[in-house]
Amino acid sequence: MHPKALLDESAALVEAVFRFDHPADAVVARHFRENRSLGPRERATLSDTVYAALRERLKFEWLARSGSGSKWRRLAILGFPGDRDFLKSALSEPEKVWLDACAKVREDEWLAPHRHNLPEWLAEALRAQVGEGFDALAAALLEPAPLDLRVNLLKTKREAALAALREAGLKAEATPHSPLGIRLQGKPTLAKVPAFANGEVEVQDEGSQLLALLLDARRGEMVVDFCAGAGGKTLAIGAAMRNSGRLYAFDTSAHRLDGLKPRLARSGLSNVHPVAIAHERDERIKRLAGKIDRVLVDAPCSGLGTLRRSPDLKWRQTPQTVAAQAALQQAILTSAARLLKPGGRLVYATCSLLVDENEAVAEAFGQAHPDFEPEAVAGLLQAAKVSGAESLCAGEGGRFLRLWPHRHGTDGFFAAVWRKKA
Ligand SMILES: C[S@@+](CC[C@H](N)C(=O)[O-])C[C@H]1O[C@@H](n2cnc3c(N)ncnc32)[C@H](O)[C@@H]1O
Repeated sequence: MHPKALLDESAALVEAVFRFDHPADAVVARHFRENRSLGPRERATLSDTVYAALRERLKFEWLARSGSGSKWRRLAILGFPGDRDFLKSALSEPEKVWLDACAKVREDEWLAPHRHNLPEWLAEALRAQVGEGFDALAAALLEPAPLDLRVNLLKTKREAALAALREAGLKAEATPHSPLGIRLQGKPTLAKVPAFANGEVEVQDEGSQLLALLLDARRGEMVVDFCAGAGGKTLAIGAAMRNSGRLYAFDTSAHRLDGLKPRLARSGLSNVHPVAIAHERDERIKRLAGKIDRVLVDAPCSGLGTLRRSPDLKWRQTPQTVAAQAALQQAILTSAARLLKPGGRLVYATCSLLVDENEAVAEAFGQAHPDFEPEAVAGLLQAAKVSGAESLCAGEGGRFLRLWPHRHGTDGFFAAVWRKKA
């Protein structure tokens, strides 16, 4: 595609995404579906431009106060990746002059919001938690996430999977904490890589792998993944159960559960039972009350721990949406807890960084449920052979899992664990 046409299309896509009425990945995917002739390089340019504009919105908007053309075009120019000569061949003379002037703005001229690119309410909430670590956290949230894989122990071992991936020409290393994790360099397309196509490895962030390890589901047990979505954690739990017992994958979104099907087929699992529920108090859940060994509540949340992948969330969430999520999290956790049999394990997890969705929900649940005994996450991770377990935890005695992108290189995750008293 001619550079001018590609820049025009990038500007139109930036405008569509900045309406914030749908998730950015859905808007971009729809654009690609409606424009099937776009090649892989053009798709990469369009999506890199949009994601750069979302990540560095405050800085780009500040720069875009000067210049000419529509605001969306200016944001697209600032976010356009790759070769500057290619970009410049799409620009007018005044635009070239403006772009050069933008490149000359010195670091010390930026105000704090232009560096951290977070809405003020969120910056404040994070500063209150990490103090001096705030700049490092903000910088980490602006980086793209690495591509992590989980080894499917039903089919292979980590060393063999590493060898198979390297054989396929990929740069692969073991992840530092999860005993099942592999980190790839770059963003290779996996569809044709044999180890992926035949289910030996599955895409899953290292932090997300740790949540499944915390549940520690065993052979022959009855287990519920209460908010299973497209089953990232379901697959890990099913493999830990060695494809035995019964694993219910609940979710209120039948559409998301549909995404689990092709992954299940690759994984070789046959112990998973996806169930679309109407809400957390669904009749079908009541029938299982008191019968389940382990329940994972990977609750719907603001997703603010995943800003490396979904930077639009920082502009789509507000203190009001967070408060609504926290109320729903409490309701789901309370309902899910009814499933457990005496001695059973309950894991509550989010991919949020905010206390309101994490410690506050866990503490309120604990106070209202004296029949649930808190279990320290640090000891459970050690038992699951997770390296550096204590460094991944917070709270007294390593009570909570607290993963941070700037400290652990994972998405932001939280988890709390309880044992239902006998
Ligand atoms: C964080 S996502 C789950 C991600 C998934 N566990 C994974 O590893 O890929 C939260 C999920 O909760 C689901 N959800 C929302 N409200 C729910 C409810 N009341 N009961 C059960 N699931 C719910 C959403 O549809 C969403 O798929």
